[in-house]
Amino acid sequence: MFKEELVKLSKNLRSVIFMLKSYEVLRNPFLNKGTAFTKEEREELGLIGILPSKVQTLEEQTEQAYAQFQSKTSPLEKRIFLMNLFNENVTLFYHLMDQHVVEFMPVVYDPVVADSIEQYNEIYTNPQHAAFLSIDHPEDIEKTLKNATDGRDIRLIVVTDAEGILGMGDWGVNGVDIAVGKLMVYTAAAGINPAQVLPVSIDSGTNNQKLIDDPMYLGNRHARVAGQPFLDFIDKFVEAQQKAFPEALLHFEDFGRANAQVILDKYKNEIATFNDDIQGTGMIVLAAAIGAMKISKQELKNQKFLTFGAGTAGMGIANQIFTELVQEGLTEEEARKRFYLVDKQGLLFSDTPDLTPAQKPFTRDRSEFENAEELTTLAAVVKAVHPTVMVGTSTQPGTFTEEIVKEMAAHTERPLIFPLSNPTKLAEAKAEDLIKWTDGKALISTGIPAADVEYKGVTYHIGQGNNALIYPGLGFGLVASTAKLLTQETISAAIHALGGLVDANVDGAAVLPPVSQLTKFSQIIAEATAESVVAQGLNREDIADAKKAVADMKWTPEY
Ligand SMILES: NC(=O)c1ccc[n+]([C@@H]2O[C@H](COP(=O)([O-])OP(=O)(O)OC[C@H]3O[C@@H](n4cnc5c(N)ncnc54)[C@H](O)[C@@H]3O)[C@@H](O)[C@H]2O)c1
Ligand SMILES: O=C(O)C[C@H](O)C(=O)O
Ligand SMILES: [Mn+2]
Repeated sequence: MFKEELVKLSKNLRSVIFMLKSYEVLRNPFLNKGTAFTKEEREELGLIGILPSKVQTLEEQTEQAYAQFQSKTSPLEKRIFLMNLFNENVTLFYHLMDQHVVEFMPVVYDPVVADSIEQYNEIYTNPQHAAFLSIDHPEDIEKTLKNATDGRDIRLIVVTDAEGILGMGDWGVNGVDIAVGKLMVYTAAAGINPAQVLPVSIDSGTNNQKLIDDPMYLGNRHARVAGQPFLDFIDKFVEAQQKAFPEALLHFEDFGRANAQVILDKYKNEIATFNDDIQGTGMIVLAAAIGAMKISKQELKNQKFLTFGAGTAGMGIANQIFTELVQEGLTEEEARKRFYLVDKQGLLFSDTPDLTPAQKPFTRDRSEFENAEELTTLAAVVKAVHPTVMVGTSTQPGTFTEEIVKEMAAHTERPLIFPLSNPTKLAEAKAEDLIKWTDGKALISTGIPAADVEYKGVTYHIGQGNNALIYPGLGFGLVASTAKLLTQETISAAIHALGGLVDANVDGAAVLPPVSQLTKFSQIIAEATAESVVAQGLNREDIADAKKAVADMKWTPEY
């Protein structure tokens, strides 16, 4: 009797294990091929009879998925469809995205990711392999990183505490979607293996009362932990991350203004890391300005830069351009005098209250202006300064008004006007208005994708001044070259690989290459980055050929 029971039990156990194994494959999006599993694979994996009989090709699956995508009516429904596809079959997701990168970027990433973050609790789906770290449980950090990666060899992490999501402020645990979206762009643009990346949410609470009051909110329901206790937690996270994934690049995203630069300054000379809002944005805007100079045949060092919204991104941009001006031969004193920072207080002077550490080196002296006390609005400052470059990172929609833009354009032949605030609803201006108000003279770059503008018989192409046009190539180049650190030299190499990739002689030329070329120019950036790392001897592993290292690392979405 006992023997029979034992035989029956072991048979049941074997069939349970066998079934688990087969369902495990179907449920593992990194392994799943769905209806593309061949007859032999189905035999070997125990999938006979648990898939419809037809064996599809990846192309057939892709066509089918695209038709389903197109059948979704709202951008958010399209995004939910794509996220579910990602959770089911990663190869199919990226094969599809590769074929429609221009159409999919705004859905997977900015601006639709903003809607997804705002409605995260209502539409919560499987978290795309994200790791959720809670400031209330530092003892769980190591366990969380292990659980979320299940032994995968992680080479790239995007981490956010969601205190400064785009221009929308504090979104607590919902902000994990920005890390998910950024990583999807990394793979689509540069080809980082999706099995080698990890999105991380640091849930340190939220000051967003809407979320605290929402019974469906999924994060820590208390005020955001700030100051040293928060920074101590970041230290614990970085220590655990370095121990678990010593070869991983750490990309910080959408941290609050008070912490972003502090964290970057602490770690930039210790580990392979960068802050996308500070450095990534500084890089893409300088690349856009270089492209603009090529079109207008002007020199960067002769420009006057006005930053509207001198925060994380605004100061990242100012510092990157400042470094370039010094490299072009200006003294630091001469270079600093090219900048005018406008923030909530108006034009920032050395005695303006509540200056951030980053703003202080770029403040002006009241003695430079007869009407200094009147310079409390953007309009007044534009009138007094006559900037030739105006960058918007203010989160304040529509603030580049017709009056302000026309005043600027009256004093410079080809004004550079970059309304960079995201998402769409926060942009300082629309491209079509800027073209109209400057009679086609403005050289424009917008944070969100902008359609071509037809004006007086010319088609104006608008370069997207979004860090997604440079961080994938930069990050992939750092990972492929096993970089120990990111230096200014490498940052400059990446910028100059992208800057100037414009067709200056075409009427209406864009200041940056189009997103349709994203994979192509991301590879150029990655190669320049990797070559710079190796030239500085900052590679952990021996690399004989940097370009080959990039090519060998590139993942392609094929079964
Ligand atoms: N295009 C890109 O690649 C890119 C990259 C990073 C950030 N951004 C966008 O830039 C914006 C700012 O992002 P951040 O991370 O720098 O945020 P931040 O909070 O660090 O900076 C915003 C700054 O704008 C200032 N500001 C707010 N209201 C203002 C007003 N009425 N007048 C003048 N200044 C005002 C704030 O005081 C702050 O200094 C966001 O919309 C973000 O999406 C775009
Ligand atoms: O996320 C983006 O679209 C760009 C940038 O990182 C931002 O915070 O706006
Ligand atoms: Mn950001």
